[in-house]
Amino acid sequence: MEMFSEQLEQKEKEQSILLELSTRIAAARRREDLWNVITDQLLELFNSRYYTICMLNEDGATHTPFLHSQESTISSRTGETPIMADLHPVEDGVFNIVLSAEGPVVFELQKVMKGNKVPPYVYRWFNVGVVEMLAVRICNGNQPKGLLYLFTEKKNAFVNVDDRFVRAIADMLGIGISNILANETIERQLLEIERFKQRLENENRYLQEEQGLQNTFADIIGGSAEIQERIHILSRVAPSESTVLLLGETGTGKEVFARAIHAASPRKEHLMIKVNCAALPPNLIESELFGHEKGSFTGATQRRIGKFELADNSTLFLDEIGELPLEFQSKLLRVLQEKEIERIGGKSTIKVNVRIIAATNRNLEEEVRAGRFRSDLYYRLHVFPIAIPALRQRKSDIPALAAHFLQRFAARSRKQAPTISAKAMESLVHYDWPGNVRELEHLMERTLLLTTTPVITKIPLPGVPVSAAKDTESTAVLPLNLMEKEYILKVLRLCNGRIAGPNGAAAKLKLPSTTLNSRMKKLGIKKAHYISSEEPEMPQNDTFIL
Ligand SMILES: Nc1ncnc2c1ncn2[C@@H]1O[C@H](COP(=O)(O)OP(=O)(O)OP(=O)(O)O)[C@@H](O)[C@H]1O
Repeated sequence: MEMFSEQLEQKEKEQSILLELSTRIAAARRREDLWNVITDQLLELFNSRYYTICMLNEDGATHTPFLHSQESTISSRTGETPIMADLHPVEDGVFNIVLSAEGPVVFELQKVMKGNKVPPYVYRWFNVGVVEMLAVRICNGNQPKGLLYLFTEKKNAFVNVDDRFVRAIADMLGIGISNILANETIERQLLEIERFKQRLENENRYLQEEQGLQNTFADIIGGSAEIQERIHILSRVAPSESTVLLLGETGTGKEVFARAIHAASPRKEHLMIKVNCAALPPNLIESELFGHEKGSFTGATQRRIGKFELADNSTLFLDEIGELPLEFQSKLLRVLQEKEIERIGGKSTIKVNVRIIAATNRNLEEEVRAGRFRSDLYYRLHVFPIAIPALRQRKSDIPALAAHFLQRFAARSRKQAPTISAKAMESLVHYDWPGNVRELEHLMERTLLLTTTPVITKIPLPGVPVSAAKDTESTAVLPLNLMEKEYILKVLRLCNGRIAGPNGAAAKLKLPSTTLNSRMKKLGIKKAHYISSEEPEMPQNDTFIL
């Protein structure tokens, strides 16, 4: 009778412990929560000093410690820690035995040490004074997932341990551990979402900047016949699906035209995507254009959507296409032909509907001849080539462009835009503009910063015969040949570019036209320097030069 009531008391005690443990284990969200439960209650409950929980790895052949006693609390006689964070084989003569046993298994370490297969961790626990070890499998559902090991420095410490009680606790641990693992996965995913959010914000910023850059044919400044004719023909090509190849020196406005073509196309609701082929390191071009899957190469920590995919149903502007490395040109050609891409490391192809506008300041025909550009890609892009003339070939656009930029920059700093004196404007018109409209744009920005008066009388043109720009009182001295060049140019412009004949420059200068011609050659004066409507110096064959 007394024994029965003792048993009952023991049962009730166990049940209340189980209840308390199950509440604490169920509430554990992180490893440290579980660690606290085990260290506060479990060790004492089973007369143990240390513990380890080892979980099976996905490969099913190895196991790894998941949680264990704090290493600093383990008094090691050898200086070695028994906890090893690395992989251990399942078939180590201990783990596999316990994993297939339903109940707990108690090992005397002395005996295990005498066996022919001693797992290194048993050896190490033995070395810190552990005498016995109890191990029980931890299941999730009915699936064995790992083991709980309890270690003691006393003999027969586990004699009175009730198998069912240990199993019940191991089952609870199974639930607690799967909660913790799920929570860790969620935390990892939240971190990943945070990183994605960051990337999306960056991309969004890029897209907003791009949106700010949208412009139409109406925004293109230029009343010259050269620009008006190009606007006319490109606005007819824009609604089609045709590939357009924009040719022209740097800064002539190729991108401005590309954006206007896109804005006049049925794809205008989507953003035009731009890729500057010259700005990309050769090893990143493929990933930038076609994207990559996570882990497809070192550093590919996230999946990346390429510019081709971003430009689906829109326009892809391939700027500086002449700079594309030869090795990559064939890949681009294949994509243009097949209209499908494959992300690096991807297993399937993705159909894309992209209209291509390409631009280059190189002479692509020459590049093809020199073997630097594939002829098949050249012909693929050469569907509708059009040359944007250099600024010196349409000097009549300079006043309007200069005023436009002054107004834009003045508005930005909430200033009244100054005007440009006739003399200063003359200096602008005379200048050669190797950097074209971009150079004019930057010069106007600089000039505005230096200007405090409502009229600009001086413009800081770079290293140029500044005769027209400088004050009449200026004492600056020009080399004679430059002075001569400027003067001849002035007369040529006065004569509308005519050299010979009664109204030609030679007659005005009282020189035979042959002499004037040879002087001009010597001074490097070209027709483009004094005639504003000169044809562009671009590949002329079948380019649509108007
Ligand atoms: N006709 C124009 N009207 C107004 N702004 C222009 C015009 N042409 C060019 N610009 C401006 O000049 C600058 C250079 O133009 P853009 O970038 O289009 O030249 P690009 O030919 O594409 O140059 P690159 O070959 O160096 O890429 C830009 O800031 C652009 O806004």
